This record gives sequence, C-alpha cells and structure tokens, in this order.
Amino acid sequence: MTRTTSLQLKELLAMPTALRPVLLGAFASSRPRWVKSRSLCVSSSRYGSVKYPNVAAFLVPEFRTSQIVEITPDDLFKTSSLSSAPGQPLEEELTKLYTRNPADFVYAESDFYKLRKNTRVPEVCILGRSNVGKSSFVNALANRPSNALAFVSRKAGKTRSINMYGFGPAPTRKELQAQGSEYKDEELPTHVFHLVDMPGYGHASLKEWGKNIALYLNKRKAVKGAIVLIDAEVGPKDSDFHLLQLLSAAQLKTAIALTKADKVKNGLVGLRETCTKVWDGIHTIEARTTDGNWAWERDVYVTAVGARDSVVAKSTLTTARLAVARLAGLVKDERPNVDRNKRWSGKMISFDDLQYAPGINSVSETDGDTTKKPTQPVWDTPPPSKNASSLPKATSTFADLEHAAKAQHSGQARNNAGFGSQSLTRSRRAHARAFHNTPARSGNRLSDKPTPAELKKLIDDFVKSLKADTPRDEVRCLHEKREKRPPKLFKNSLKKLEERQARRLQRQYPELTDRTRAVFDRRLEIEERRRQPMTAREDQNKLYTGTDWPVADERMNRKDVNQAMGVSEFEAAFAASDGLGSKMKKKK
Ligand SMILES: Nc1nc2c(ncn2[C@@H]2O[C@H](COP(=O)(O)OP(=O)(O)OP(=O)(O)O)[C@@H](O)[C@H]2O)c(=O)[nH]1
Ligand SMILES: [Mg+2]
Repeated sequence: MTRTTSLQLKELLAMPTALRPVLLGAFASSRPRWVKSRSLCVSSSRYGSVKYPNVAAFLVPEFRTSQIVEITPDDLFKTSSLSSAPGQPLEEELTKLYTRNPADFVYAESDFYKLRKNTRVPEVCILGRSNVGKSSFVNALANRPSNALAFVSRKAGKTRSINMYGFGPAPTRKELQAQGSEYKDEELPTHVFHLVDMPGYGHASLKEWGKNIALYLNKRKAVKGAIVLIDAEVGPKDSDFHLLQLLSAAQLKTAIALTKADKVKNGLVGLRETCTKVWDGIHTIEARTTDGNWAWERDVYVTAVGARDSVVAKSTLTTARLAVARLAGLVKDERPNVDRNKRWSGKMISFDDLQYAPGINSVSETDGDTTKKPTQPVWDTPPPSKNASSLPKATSTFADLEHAAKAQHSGQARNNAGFGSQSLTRSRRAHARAFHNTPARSGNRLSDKPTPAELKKLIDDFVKSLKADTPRDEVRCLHEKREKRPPKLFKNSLKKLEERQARRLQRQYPELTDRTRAVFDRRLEIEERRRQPMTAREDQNKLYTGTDWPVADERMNRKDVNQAMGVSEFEAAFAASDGLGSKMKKKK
C-alpha cells in the first residue's frame, strides 16, 4: 500500500501542476495525510461529508427589516478583550482563564432551596433541552475529555441535579479586602466564576427540574446570566421559547448558542434557517413587553464543542468561552451599539417594525373590508394599555403569541395586496401613539414586571411545556422515591445466618443439639396445648401417657388441673388439707 502511494506520489510530482488537483480528487478516498485540506471539513460516515462553515456567530439585527449578518471568529474576537487583561489577545487570555487553574466540581444539589449561599461569585447557568450538549459544553470549556468533569451520555436525562463548576483562580486576599463587607454564612470564594450545569428540559425530564430551573432564574442572587443551548440541527422548540419567555420575565442577561453545528446537513444555509427561527420567536416574545429591559445578546453563537472531530471542536471553543465570559461580566466590549438598549429608557423599535408590534392584529381585522366603517375611528381608540384586550395578555401562552403573530402576518399580506392601506397607516399611527404612551416610556418601568400571579402562570406554562407527565416519568418518579427510602432491614440474611449457625452446632455437638431440639419441640407442643380450648385439652390429657420429661410435664399437668378446678372445689380441698398453719408449724 505504501509502495503504491509512493509511486503515485512520484507520478504526481512529475505531472504538470494544473493536473494535480484532478488526480487528487480521483483518489481522495485513499488520501494520504499530507494531502489533507486545511479548511474545516467534517468527515463523518454517519452525517456524510459536510463542509463546516467558518462562522462564529450570527448578528441578529434590531429591526425585522434588516438582515442577519454572519460574523467570522476574527471579527468576533477583535472587538473584545478581558477586563483583567485589556489590550491582550482575547483567545490566549480566555484559554488562560479557563485552563490555567484546572476547573473544579464544586457541588451538586437537586433542590433549589438547598443551594449554598452565594452573593459574590458570579454564576452563569447553562440551559437547554435534554441531550443538547450542556455537559459536553462544560467539559470542553475546561479542556477536559468527556465525563472527566461533567457526565455526558447519549441518552437524554443524564444530568439530574444543579451542578456547580468553578472556573478561574481564587481571588487574592487584596481582592477580597477590596470587596469590603464580611461573608456571612458564606464560604470564601474559590473561583472567578461558577458555571452551572442544569438538568435538561423536554424529553425525559421531570417536573421538579422545571420548577427548580424557574426558581433559580427568578430567585438566585448570584446568577448573572444564562446561556441557552439550541440544537442547530433540530432547531428551537416550544419549550425553548417558553424558557426564553421566562428569562425575559426574570430580566436575566441571556445568550443563545446553537450547538452541534457540525451535524447540520446543509452547513451555513441550515444554520441560518435555525437562527431565523430563533430570531422570530424572540421577536414574538419581545413584542409582548414594551420596556426593553431584557438584555439578550444579539450575537447568536455557533458552536460544536462536543464534536468528534477535534479540529472542529477546537475551532468553536473560543466562541463558547467568550459567550460565557461575557455573561459573567468579565469581558470589555468595544463593539459599536452593544449597549444601545441600555441607553434608552425603553425598547428600540422602527416605524417599519410597528406593523409587527402587538395590537395591530385587532385593527387589521377590519382592514380586509374597507367599506365597513368602524364604529369608532382607530386613532381615537384609547391607547392600548397592558390590560387592553388588543394586546396579547401578559399571561398568554406561547401558542397564543404565535397565533397573534400569524394573524399579523396575514394582515400584512392583505395590506400588501392593496387592501385598506389608509386604514393601516392610521392604525400604525394609533399604535405608535399607544407605544409611546406606555408606562415604560414615561419612566414607570417596574409596572411592566410580571405580577406574582403572572409569573406563576409563566412558570406553569414552562413546566407544562416540558411534557413531563408521561407514564414513563411517573415510573421514574417512583424509582427516585424508592431510592430515597432507607435500606431494608437484613431480615433474610439474618435468617440465613441463624440457619448456618444451627447447622454448625449440630455438627459439633450432635447429642446435645438433639436433646435441646427435643426439649424445644416439647415446649412448643405444651404451648400449643395451652392455647387450645379446655375440652380439647382434656381429651388430649386422656390420651397422654407420659414422656421422658416427667418433672416438667407433671408440674404442668398439676397446674392445669388446678386451673381446671372450680373455685368451690379448690376451697374444699384447701380446707381439707392442713392449710397454711400446718406448713408454718413445720417450718418452725
Ligand atoms: N456531533 C456533536 N455531538 C455533540 C456535541 N455536543 C454534544 N454532543 C453529543 O450529544 C450527546 C449529549 O451530550 P450531553 O452533554 O450529555 O447533553 P446534555 O444536554 O448534558 O444532556 P442531559 O444531561 O441529558 O440534559 C453526547 O453523546 C455528546 O457526545 C456537538 O457539538 N457535536
Ligand atoms: Mg448533562
């Protein structure tokens, strides 16, 4: 084989340069190592040969009318640097942060209320459907092989508790002193930040996990951000949007990462499609709030850190590290407009985008028939408040929101066809007025925070979307409860031990054991007889002829006879005898 290869090599070198690529393509299957292309090419027998796109993220625009932009790794990294090392190359600094101090497993807890108190170490949680690659993500960031830090499995539902992993070195004494106040009931920080691997939702998940996640996102003080992993091949599901809605209600900094990008069959086109779906869903969620306080990263990251091909996995590693470091607040961004939402008191919205905003669907219902005069002019309708029926209710489910979005699109299509353009302009104007009259615009931001009842509804929706109520999950619940029970007493093993001991004694002292057994059996017999009714016992007494144990038996019999005697008979017998007096005399 090597001989033929060397021959081919000689022939190849003798060939004119233009012909070489043609020849190389012809024996690509038996391609020697030195021919391997330097471009990222995933060759897997299972997924076919897919050219891995050189894209680190998709920049999602603020307005629907703009296009999604691809960002190469170089473009993504050159505008950021670590706050602790400004001006230094980002890739190197990130590698140092994640690997110089080996990452550690800190602790795991299955109940939110049992988590350790933490107010100082920033926590970033990894969320996503089961089997999306959350645990693989942790291992890859720490540069550890599969299962070395977090357990990974092909089967869904491997991670069942909230797992804390510590990254980066412990703060120095000076840094701790600079932080000021004391740590009350809290351990001293041992890492720069914690990465929290959560149980997955969706297939093979349990209701408690959903509740724990919802509690964690809403109540944990230390959580600084959440990274939501979405399978790039499968695309976002309803449960993902429910979670995003929950994150929006909790106003938690959110980043989205498409994982398993190496598995997407049509490369960049497929990735772009998934990204568009995610974007659509987020717009629908954003449409229901007007305050714009939910800071979600407009870079939708593309990763494949758990890919079998190590070249592909490594190529996306810095992207994943950057995403997490940004959420933990360790990165200084020099990107233009990165904090645009924060500078404004409310959400940014273009006039073109107003057609997609909530409330328009109720108006567009009249658009189809321009001859029908609305009883009240649209622009005179009171500004839609949060409680107005024209807006999707704060407690509406994601399905409702989607339905509303479809209705908006159909309304738009009709308008494009030329129906009711005047009415639409009026409605847009009305909606613009309503939009600028919202409490968020007039500075009352808190009013847009969901009330406890709304939050409860959101959490319930999220938990329901987990589809955890299947009989299989009930069985798993039962299994878990059984696991928690204390171990059974070793009844059976004790019995066996006794039997073994008896056999040993029999072997050592055969005569004694026989005699003891006979006594034992006899006693049992007597006990049984005692328990029997009197008549049956009398019959047996008649049959009784005496045994080897006269003393015990006679005593028993005498006793029995006394008991069987009537009271008067006993008194008569006692009087006939000498009684106590005679006994006393004898003693004297
Ligand atoms: N091809 C490919 N496979 C991946 C990637 N990331 C993870 N996997 C595989 O996906 C499977 C599930 O990975 P896990 O990390 O256990 O997923 P998880 O989200 O932690 O799953 P649960 O703990 O069950 O919620 C494993 O077989 C991984 O090898 C990736 O980027 N590319
Ligand atoms: Mg896991």
